[in-house]
This record gives sequence, C-alpha cells and structure tokens, in this order.
Amino acid sequence: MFPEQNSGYGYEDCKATADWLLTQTDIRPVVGIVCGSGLGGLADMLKDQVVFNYKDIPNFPQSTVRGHAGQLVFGTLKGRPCVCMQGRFHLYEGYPIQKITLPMRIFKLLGVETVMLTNAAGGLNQDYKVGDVMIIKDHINMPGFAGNNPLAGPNDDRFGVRFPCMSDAYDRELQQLAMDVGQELGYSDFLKEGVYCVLGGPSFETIAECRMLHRLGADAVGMSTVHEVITARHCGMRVFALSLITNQAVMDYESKEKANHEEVLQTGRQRAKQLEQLVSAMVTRIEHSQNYA
Ligand SMILES: O=P(O)(O)O[C@@H]1C[C@H](O)[C@@H](CO)O1
Ligand SMILES: Nc1nc2[nH]cnc2c(=O)[nH]1
Repeated sequence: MFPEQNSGYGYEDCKATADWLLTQTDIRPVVGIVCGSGLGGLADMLKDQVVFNYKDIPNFPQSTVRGHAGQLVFGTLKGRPCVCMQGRFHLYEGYPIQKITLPMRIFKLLGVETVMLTNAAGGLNQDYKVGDVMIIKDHINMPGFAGNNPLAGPNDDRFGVRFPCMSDAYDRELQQLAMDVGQELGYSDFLKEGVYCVLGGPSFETIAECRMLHRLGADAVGMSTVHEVITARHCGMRVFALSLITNQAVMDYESKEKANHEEVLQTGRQRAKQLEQLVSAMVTRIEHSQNYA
C-alpha cells in the first residue's frame, strides 16, 4: 500500500521531473493552477505558453477523464509566471493516491508558492444553486477516515513534517481576496463560502449519502482536491480552492434529478469566463517572494 523507494513517487523522482521541466522552459512559476472537470479553459488565459502533454513528461500520470485534457501549461498571467494542470487525477481512475498528488510536489520543486485548485462539485447546501462558486474554507476527507491519505507511508522530511496541521489548510487571506475580487467583479450573487467533502467516486452519491454528508457539515461533495491540498500544505505551499456547483445533490426521493457528467461539463462551460476573471484578478494581487508588479 505504501510507496517504496524507487516507487516513482519519491523525492528523487519528483526532482527528476521538475528538473526536466526546468530544462524545457525558462518560465519559473510562482503560481500553480489545477483545472477541475470542464474548467480546462483556465489554462487558455496564460500568455507565452509552453505546453507539455502529460505523456511526454517523465513520471507523470495520464488523464483518463473527459473534460481533463492532460496538458501541463506554463505561461504568464498578467506578468506572473504560472503553471496550469489542464486535467487532474482522481482516486477512481485507479492511481495510487501518491501518484494523484505527485504534481503538487513537482509544483513545489518548480518554485511554486501558491496553489489554486478548482473542481466541479454537487451542492448539498440547500441555499446553493447550480452555477454558484463556493470558496472552500475547509474540507472533510472521507477516504482519509479509512487511512487513504496521500501522506501515509514513510515521511520524507525534505517535503515536510510527519504530522502536518490542517486546521489552516485553506489560506484565509486568499479566501478574503477571492471575496473582495468577486465583489469588485460583480459576482457576489453567486459567490459562497463552504465546506467541501471528498469521496472516492466514480459513482455519484445516493440520496441517503447526500443527506448524511449534509448533516455532517458538508456544503458540497466531489471526488478530488483534498488529496492535493494535503500534499501542497505538507510541503509548505499556500492553498486557495474553489468548487463550481455544477449540479444539485439529490436529497429527496420525489426528485427526478439525476447527477451526470454531461451536466457537470455543461455548467463548467457556462461559468468558464467568470472563473477565468476571478482567478486572473486574484493572481495579479497575490504577493510572492519576488515582485512582478
Ligand atoms: O476534477 P473534478 O473534481 O472537478 O471532477 C469532478 C469529479 C468527477 O471527476 C467529475 C464528475 O462529473 O467531476
Ligand atoms: N461526488 C460528486 N462529485 C461531483 N462532481 C460534480 N458533481 C458531483 C457530485 O454531485 N458528486
């Protein structure tokens, strides 16, 4: 279950991949962006792009899900050097959890300081509507309750400590920045803040499961992000994450609604432009160790 040395996920493997990427481009990213299902258009915001197919990057997994293009895009966003994953990996694709999160460690070794993650999620909070954008303030890691945590196994201190704190996983300044920027852009009507719960997928939830998750304090449910957040925090990157509420979780036996991936992708397309505006405006205002003004 745990990665052995030479498993392909260790420090040396991540370093080899990061070093290889750094020989292929002069861009030295300080922001890393992860595109959720149907949100790959975020990568199109980058200027002066250098694009790698995942299949050409040593050690990198392959995207297998529709709506996840499988490209790593380097470029600049309003002058800030960025790297963007156009396609992420999920537990249900069959990858070991350490492989799903490997890109976070590669981000770190590329010099990334801030990670911005996006996902598509089902809304559990009855005040949420399809198309709302939920700024994630906290998470519930259901697979983690069963021991499925990306940090399980030997700890490599070069990345971080054995027992990282998660009560500050989601950077509060960045949450506030998102709210401020969202307000300036006129997005207040569809901006929310809430708790994201990750499940393993790929099946969507039953009605009883949705009711249970809601009672436990989750506002939205999905199949990603949390493993990446844990790994990113472990190695000391700042984290911002948001969910696009692509569908309403079915909570009622009378409902005719059925969760489906088509609706997820369709909602992504409808909100794409506003999400691009929000993320790009935030990127220009995040402070980094170097000044790009
Ligand atoms: O990568 P994300 O979390 O955005 O993808 C969600 C979860 C499933 O992969 C898919 C279901 O439609 O969207
Ligand atoms: N688990 C889960 N993931 C999603 N991704 C987008 N919508 C949903 C949903 O309703 N449930």
